[in-house]
Amino acid sequence: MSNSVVKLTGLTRSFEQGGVRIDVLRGVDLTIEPGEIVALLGPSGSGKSTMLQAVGLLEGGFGGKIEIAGIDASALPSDGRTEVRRNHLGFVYQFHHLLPDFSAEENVILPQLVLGKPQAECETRARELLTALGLGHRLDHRPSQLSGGEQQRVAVARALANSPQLVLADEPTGNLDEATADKVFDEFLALVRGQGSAAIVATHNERLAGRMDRVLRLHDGKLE
Ligand SMILES: Nc1ncnc2c1ncn2[C@@H]1O[C@H](COP(=O)(O)OP(=O)(O)OP(=O)(O)O)[C@@H](O)[C@H]1O
Repeated sequence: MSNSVVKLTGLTRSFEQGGVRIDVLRGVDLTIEPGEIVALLGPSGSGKSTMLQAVGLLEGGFGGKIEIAGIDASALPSDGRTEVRRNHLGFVYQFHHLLPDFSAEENVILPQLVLGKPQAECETRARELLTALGLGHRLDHRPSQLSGGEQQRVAVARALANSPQLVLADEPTGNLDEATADKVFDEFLALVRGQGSAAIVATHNERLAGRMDRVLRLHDGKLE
């Protein structure tokens, strides 16, 4: 058994649209080691989000093999995939997807409660992460009472709350102005590195990509 965090073998995905078949992923092979932070670049429509959905076990319809933390997830039924996702993965999207009726702190507590951690421990972890992201004074604010950069920081804290082995980020700062994006991205990288998680970050931004350990490029359905 390998101890890599991600191992993709011959990953394929096609879509039918109006009777026309598009082969988006045409045999992607990839291995990511623990703690490795990888940028995923490629033009619009090249399949970056599709690839993250595969690794995130969010959708079916993929060909090939998807191993996460040594587990052959492509062979698991839906509840087994959910368990792998909860135990090993954290997600950050371009738009924060925070729960609007919950405070910043509660949004970071919830994914920990799902894993059955004691409430007090969840609160301590949420405060520690939010404070590290400069939001110690915003714990009780709801998403609508936060700026775009603050919302995205809460989304980062939520993704890291359970110290996942792998963080999947799809344009995590794509919705922010350049200066804020740079700051939030630096904080994100520092936290991910600090806790030793691996990450795959899909982005159009070559400058951000240059700060990661390795750069992957999707082209014609394969990784260059
Ligand atoms: N559910 C779907 N049904 C049909 N086609 C789809 C579906 N999802 C994605 N596609 C197609 O697959 C291709 C890859 O989409 P994907 O969102 O993965 O690209 P991307 O590289 O993330 O693009 P962007 O940088 O613009 O976000 C696109 O041509 C898209 O139209």
